[in-house]
This record gives sequence, structure tokens and C-alpha cells, in this order.
Amino acid sequence: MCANALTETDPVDLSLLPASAKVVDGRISVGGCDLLEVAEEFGTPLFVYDAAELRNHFTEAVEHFGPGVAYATKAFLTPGLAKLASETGISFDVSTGGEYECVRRAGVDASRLVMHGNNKQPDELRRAVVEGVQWIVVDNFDELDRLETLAAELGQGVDLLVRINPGIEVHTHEFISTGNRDSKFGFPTWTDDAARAIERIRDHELLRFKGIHLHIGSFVLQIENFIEALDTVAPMVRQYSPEVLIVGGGLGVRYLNEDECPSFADWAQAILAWGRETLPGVTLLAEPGRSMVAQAGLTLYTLGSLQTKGDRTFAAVDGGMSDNPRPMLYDSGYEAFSVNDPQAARPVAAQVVGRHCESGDIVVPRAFLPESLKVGDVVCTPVTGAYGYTMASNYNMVARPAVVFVEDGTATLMTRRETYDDLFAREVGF
Ligand SMILES: Cc1ncc(COP(=O)(O)O)c(C=O)c1O
Ligand SMILES: N[C@@H](CCCC[NH3+])C(=O)O
Repeated sequence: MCANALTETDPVDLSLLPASAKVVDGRISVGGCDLLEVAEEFGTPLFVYDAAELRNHFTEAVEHFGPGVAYATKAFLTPGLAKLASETGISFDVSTGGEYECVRRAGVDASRLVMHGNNKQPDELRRAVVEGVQWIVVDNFDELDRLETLAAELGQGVDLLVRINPGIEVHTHEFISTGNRDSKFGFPTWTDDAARAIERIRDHELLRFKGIHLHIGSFVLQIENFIEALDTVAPMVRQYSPEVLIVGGGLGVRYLNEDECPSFADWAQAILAWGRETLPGVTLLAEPGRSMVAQAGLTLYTLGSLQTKGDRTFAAVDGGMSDNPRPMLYDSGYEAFSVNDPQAARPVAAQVVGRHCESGDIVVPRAFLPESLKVGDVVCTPVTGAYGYTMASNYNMVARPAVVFVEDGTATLMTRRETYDDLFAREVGF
């Protein structure tokens, strides 16, 4: 916790919201759009993104690393987002055929894609090779077998990166730690697997070894963890002289008033400085996801019930684990505030819960809410722009929320709310 941490009863820290957030005469706006009016126009639950903030994050990444830096689309992706991001010059990390298709539908050339995944399907690999993605990141020997066969069958060269697992522990939730010995991802460096994979590619007549890739995990808050991972792989990079070294993504963000997190600029500068000193001549790239989109997004809900049972207060909203499974999966915390009374002190300790049939359906495990809050008010959870919409589900046959971009006083519907017809569009057996 930082020295000047706000107390539990303070209003929400506006710095958790997009930079355009303003409170004037008790009304809060983002991107020049009044959030109460946005909720009224598009309904709730609703994902709202500040388009300028998204653009600024992508642009910042390109300014630091150059256009080879790839946005990790799993954090948030719609064709509209892909189009906005592509206009900044950024490349794209896709890890399934669906992400690939989405980015291609937005008009992005395959040469700007980096293909990921620990079990890429044969049709996904074939498309990536035929359309000429920038790099395929090889994860394991079975995939290498498939790529050798595919390259021979198509008579086509393929540019590859080798995903290595440095075997280090980082400070994050175990489910999203990916560079440790318990992780399914990548070729281990503590055996000779990583070296054998690189040598096999170098010896192949059609496969081309272009680089080494690592990704230590997500929501990592300490720059030292990234530097430790880079130090671990440096000898291998010196030995095999790849053109590029990709440090992956993984930088965390602030979710709570009291959280501290390095800025993207500090993170990028530390990594690039390490590269200049330790491996001159190797291009260092990254694949940020969360840090590009988390803070640009927020969720609006409508409060449906506010109940105190003994010493517990439950504020039930019209969404839940179907639009944000992160509290259930990773014990993640969020702030919550009343859009009707955005600058009110928040002395009421409560759990913000969803509408699903599970006690674990928690939106904000430890929320502080204003005394003025009443049923029908709009509740906002800031910093929901990453891994909310993309991990949304239809649990309890709940339709997924709409996505709206706000900018310069205009709110634009980018993805409409799901309908019951959408929910049943695939049913053919009745
Ligand atoms: C290979 C790879 N690159 C990049 C990312 C993006 O990570 P983050 O959203 O934490 O920046 C991920 C997700 O953890 C990933 O698996
Ligand atoms: N879904 C995770 C991040 C996973 C990163 C993907 N490798 C989260 O919400 O924190």
C-alpha cells in the first residue's frame, strides 16, 4: 500500500478511470459522455471503453518498441477494437483461429499477426502458413512435427519463434503464472528441450528460426521479475543469435485505489535498457494485453437489490460472473462507485454480487459504497477493460452485454447486446 493511500470511505480514485473522466456538478462523464445517459441509452450491464485512451495505449507501445510490438488480443477483442488498434500501427498476438479471424475481418494483413497457442489446430496452422503470418510461436515438439509436415506439403518457408519456459516463479496468481516449472507452456530451459527445438528448426530446409519468445505470466507487478526472466534466457540468446527476443506481456494494472503498479513507460524502458546493455543487436519486442485495455474500460450495472443480513450487506447487480469471472477465478478485487453519486464518500462495506445461481458469483468481494445508494442506481466498476468481455459466458442463459466506445462526446455502439435469438441461433436438434 502506498504511503498516501486513500481510506476505505474515500470516493473512488478518479485515476482508476480513463484520463478523460470528469465529475462536474455531481455527474460523471468519460470521453465526454455522461455515464448515466450512456447507461440509459444502451442498457446495463454494459462495457464502456474510452476510444482515445485505447488509442493512446497502443500508440505508446508502438512508440517504445516499434510496430513489431503485438497487442495480445485475448485481453479484449472485437473487430472494432482490432480496427482501432491497427490504425496505430501495432501488430497482433492471436492464439486461436477465432482471434485470427476477428483481426483479419477488421482488415489487418496476416503479416502483422503472431500466432500463439499451446495446441494450435491443424487448420489454424495451415491458414497461418498459407496467408503468411509474421511468426508462428512454436510451443512443443508435436507442433514442430506438424509444422515440418505442413511446410514440406506446401513447399513453403515458415518463420518461427521458439517459446521457451525459463522456469521462474513470479508474484501473480498461480493460474496465470506461465514461465514456471508447473506451466504447460513452452520448451523448458532446465532440460535440453529448448536447445533441441531451436537446433531442429535451424537444421530444417524450410523452417526458419527467427527468435526466442517467453511469457512469464500475467498481472505481474514487479519489473524485476521480467528482468530475472530475461537474465535467465540471455545465455541461450547469445548462443543462438536470434533476430528477435520477445519478452511477452504480463504487466499488471491498478485495480484498487491503493494498488501500485509500474507504468507502461517504466516497464518498456527497463526492458529496452536491459536489451541494449545485455544483448546489443537483438531486437527486443513485447506483447502487452491487459496494460493496453484494462483501464480504458469500465462496466456499468444497475442495482437490483440492497440487503443487509446481520453484519453483511449485499448489493446485487444485473450482471456478475458471466461478464466478469475474474473475482471467482483469481480472487481479483475491484472498486465500485455509484454513478448517481460519483463523489460521495463510501462508508458502507458491502459485497457487490451478481444475478447468477452461485454464492461465489461476486463482482466486487470487498466494496465500499455510498450511503445514498438505492435500488435502480447505476453502479460502475472501473478497470474492467481486460479479460472481462473476452471471458464472458452465457451461464444461466444470460445474454452477454453490449460494448460501447465513447469519444468526444459521442457514444458509439460497437457490439450490440446479445438477444435470445442469438442464444438459440445454433440449436438445430429440436
Ligand atoms: C503468450 C502471451 N503473450 C501475451 C499475453 C498478454 O498478457 P497480459 O495481458 O498480462 O499483458 C499473454 C497472456 O498472459 C500470453 O499468454
Ligand atoms: N485471464 C487472466 C489473464 C490470462 C492471461 C492469458 N495468458 C486474467 O484475467 O487475469
